[in-house]
Amino acid sequence: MGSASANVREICRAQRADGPAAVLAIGTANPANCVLQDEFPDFYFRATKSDHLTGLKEKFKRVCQKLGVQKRYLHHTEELLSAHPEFLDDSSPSLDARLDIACRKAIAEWGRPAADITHLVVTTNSGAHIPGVDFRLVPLLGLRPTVRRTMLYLNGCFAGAAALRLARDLAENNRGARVLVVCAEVTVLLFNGPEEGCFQTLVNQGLFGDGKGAVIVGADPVAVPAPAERPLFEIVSAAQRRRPSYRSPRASSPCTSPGADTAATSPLGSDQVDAVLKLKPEKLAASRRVLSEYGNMFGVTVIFVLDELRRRMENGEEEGTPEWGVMVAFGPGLTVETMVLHRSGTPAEKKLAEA
Ligand SMILES: CC(C)(COP(=O)(O)OP(=O)(O)OC[C@H]1O[C@@H](n2cnc3c(N)ncnc32)[C@H](O)[C@@H]1OP(=O)(O)O)[C@@H](O)C(=O)NCCC(=O)NCCSC(=O)CC(=O)O
Repeated sequence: MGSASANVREICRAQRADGPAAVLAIGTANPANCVLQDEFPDFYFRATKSDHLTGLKEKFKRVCQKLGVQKRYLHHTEELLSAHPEFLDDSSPSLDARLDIACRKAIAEWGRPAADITHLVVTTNSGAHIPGVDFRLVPLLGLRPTVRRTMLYLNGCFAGAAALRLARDLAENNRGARVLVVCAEVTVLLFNGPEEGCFQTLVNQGLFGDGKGAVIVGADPVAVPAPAERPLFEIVSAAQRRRPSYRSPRASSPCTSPGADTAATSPLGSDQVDAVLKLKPEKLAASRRVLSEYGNMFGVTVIFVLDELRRRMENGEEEGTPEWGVMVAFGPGLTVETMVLHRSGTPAEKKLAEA
């Protein structure tokens, strides 16, 4: 009996990876329709036939200026909204997200066939379907029919961090696993007209943007067959905490952030993290840039921030990409996801590899 249980332990141990899970590739995508924040109030009040609410429109303009966003990408154009007035109706059915571009970019960067993906984790807040987006992605991307799928719906702004946490657990507990994490947001579901007394609607309309992000996570990167896998960020630890006593004074602030010591993508979140930790400006620079260029894309945002950090690393902007970082994502509940990341390929590691 003793030796049988020892065997089981050995079998289980052999199924686990040796090293930490790491982000091996990143892909991002946005719709073509770019909206400048300065022009958005006119579009929004015109498209929702609310131009008569002049006071509210002026207030919205002031709020838009304070959200830290300069532009965003939105699936819904004025033409689309006039052709489909049902989008302004809360009860209309949800839209399917177009995800393939971001996934294909991540898979191309990874350099291996899509059929080598063993697990698929998909998150979205843009509606729920049975079977889900994960099911449709399998033939769309050429994944194996045996790929093990997990769908995370309606996790709000912490969805991306939760998906990465899950991917890390999958990668470290299944030797050779390669997990494709896909986050997709299409915010047209949130699109509704302004109302006096409903401040949250103004924040939602001024803050959120559409985007898709994909990441491949795996442990024990391999060099053969070529191309060699290239870990970008090792996932050193991951945690989730529920804060039932928390009540946001104004709006719940999704903060997302990776790579640089700490970061956040909502203005309120960034500022609060800054105020408490008294960070140097470069620590939140990648997060603030993503917020400014794309708005808050719910769970997708963390993937864009990782991509921005990677871009800074590749451009030799060492200041904005320290060796260790913390990703923080706030979402409904209040729920806080945190992840400690280690940047791979630091100058010291490169020297060691070359020696
Ligand atoms: C809304 C803000 C930009 C306001 O900025 P400031 O506080 O610096 O500016 P301010 O005080 O001058 O406010 C600007 C105008 O908004 C009004 N205002 C502010 N808060 C208000 C409230 N709660 N109710 C009604 N009005 C309010 C002010 O009176 C002022 O109006 P006037 O100009 O007329 O005097 C900020 O609070 C902010 O960034 N909030 C974060 C929002 C956010 O990130 N939410 C995350 C949602 S994501 C999420 O929730 C998803 C998830 O969890 O999964």
